[in-house]
Amino acid sequence: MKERWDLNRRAVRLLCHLDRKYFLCTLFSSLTTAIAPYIPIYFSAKIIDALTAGAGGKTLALYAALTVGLAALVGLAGALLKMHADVGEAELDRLVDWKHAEKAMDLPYALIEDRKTALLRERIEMETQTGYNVYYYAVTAGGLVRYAVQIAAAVLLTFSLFRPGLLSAGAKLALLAGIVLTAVVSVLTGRRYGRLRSEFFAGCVDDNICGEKLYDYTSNDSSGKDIRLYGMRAALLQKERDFNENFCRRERTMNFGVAWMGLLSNFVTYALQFGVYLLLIAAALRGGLSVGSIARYVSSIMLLLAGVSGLARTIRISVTNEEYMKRYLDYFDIPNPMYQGSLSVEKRDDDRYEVEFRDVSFRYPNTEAYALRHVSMKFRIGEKLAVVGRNGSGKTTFIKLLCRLYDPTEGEILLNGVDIRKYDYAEYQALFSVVFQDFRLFAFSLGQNVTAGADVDRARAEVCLREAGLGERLLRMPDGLDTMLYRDFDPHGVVISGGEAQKIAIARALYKNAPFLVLDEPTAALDPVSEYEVYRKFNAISGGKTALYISHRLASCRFCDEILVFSAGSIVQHGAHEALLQEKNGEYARLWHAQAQYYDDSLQKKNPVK
Ligand SMILES: Nc1ncnc2c1ncn2[C@@H]1O[C@H](COP(=O)(O)OP(=O)(O)OP(=O)(O)O)[C@@H](O)[C@H]1O
Repeated sequence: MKERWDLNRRAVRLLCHLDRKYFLCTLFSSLTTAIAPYIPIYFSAKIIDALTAGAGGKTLALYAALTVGLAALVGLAGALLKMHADVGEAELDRLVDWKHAEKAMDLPYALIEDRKTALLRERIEMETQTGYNVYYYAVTAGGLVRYAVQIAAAVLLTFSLFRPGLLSAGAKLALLAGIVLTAVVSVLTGRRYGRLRSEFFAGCVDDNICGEKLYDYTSNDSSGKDIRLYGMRAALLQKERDFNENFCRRERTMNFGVAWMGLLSNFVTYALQFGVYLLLIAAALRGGLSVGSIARYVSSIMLLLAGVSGLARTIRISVTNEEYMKRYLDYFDIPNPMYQGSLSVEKRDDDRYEVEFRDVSFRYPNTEAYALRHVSMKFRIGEKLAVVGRNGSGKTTFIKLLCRLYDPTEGEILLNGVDIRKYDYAEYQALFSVVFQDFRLFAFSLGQNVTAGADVDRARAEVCLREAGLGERLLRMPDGLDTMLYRDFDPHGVVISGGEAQKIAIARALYKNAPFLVLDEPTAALDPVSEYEVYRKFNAISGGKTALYISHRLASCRFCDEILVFSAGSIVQHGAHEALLQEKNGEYARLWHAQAQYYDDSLQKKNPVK
């Protein structure tokens, strides 16, 4: 109970923190909705009774004016409040989306690909789209006020019916039983409804993620090429059909259940209405009721029943929303252990940092196989290091651990003799400029892509672009650094080639000007001249920085001081190019000769490629 109290208190506090005005507008708008129907009920009865009593035109006109005037006043206030509440709700929606985006970027990187986290996030998003949200607390509060007022007003208008002599004791009991029955049916149908929805979301969330991925495949331009050229249309449509079938089957089950619930509560409502009519007709036949009061009692009893049902339903839905809110807060409470360190990274003018991997092993989350095994090495500071090895040997994983996208499963990584987990995360990551193989540019301006932010130091951005080999292309950009890349946000954006994108990514790394420069296959998409230029300028580009360079083009490793050779997750050799070549049976010599023969005609003739 305490847990539920704490949860709800926190959610309401969160809502008030997000938008207090919305909360109040929703509350008072519900109040006007509750009051509005009683104005005509009350005054219509007065008018009918005045008419039957032969009252004068003045009295009747006064009643009519009061009916219309009060209804208009309450209606106008309600409309204004509702308008503010609707605007507030739309703004809250945006704010919640914004919070989701912020949270997604604050999650530990390892959790981005974690299935459990993805399912939790997807479920929250699905439920949010169907109406559950933090602002449901305001709707609930509004609902409680509305139905409480509705019930109170209906009780006031109905109370006189319980005067002695109007209804028999049995009739009074039957009326009370009807009210209790309405509440019970509403609670039961509401609970069933909540369970049906919960089962639906739990069963569909997985398919929904797959469906979204599939939609992305079918509509994005890079997969579009493969789909067309490899005739993958049928296979993708089949998958889409499978996901849709499951989704529709579950939706059908839920909707059938909901329809049955609706039918049951309608049946009970109509049966009760019929009972109310019978009771009142009996009372009227006994002669104790005026014509006006019959109309008033019928309407107010109906509103009383609707109020009881609405109150029970609101309480029930608020319980389902509470379950949603628990998931929501659980997601937003996921801690980021990466942020635990608080040590400041020593600022060194000479950029002389020392990194050591000490018996590091690593498994990706939720996998059995080790991607790295007992890796121990020290950087020779300020030097150029090449990392080579066959596909899947652990090179990129090594870099990801180095810049702390993941923490080692075993062993430790030290910066200047201190475990990197002890450092402030942002400060530690500021030490690295990395261009990953699967780097990503964004549909922002060229300048923003280079500076990775809103503030663009234009002169420095241009220097970095020229150093990365994009100088000539920059001159042809229609708006220079302000040219928008891609067409996602701007129909006039410039679509750049893969090699040009890689150069911009290199320029971004140079602009960051961090002490460690890490390039993972930096020239894979470059033409031979650009590739040559990157190698030629590599020393100048990296300056006094510690540079790590992953490449499958072994000729490019020659200019590095030290080469690390990875095989099956371990460093099997390290040393300078010439020394490594001397180890005839070593992995490096094997990789080198396998590649060299494609460039050497004499080797090709001796050992033709089959
Ligand atoms: N996100 C991940 N989740 C699970 N396993 C992964 C993940 N990324 C890589 N692996 C696995 O870790 C191993 C090492 O991958 P890594 O990307 O480090 O290799 P690599 O040497 O950089 O390969 P390549 O030369 O092809 O780029 C591979 O077996 C790969 O399947």
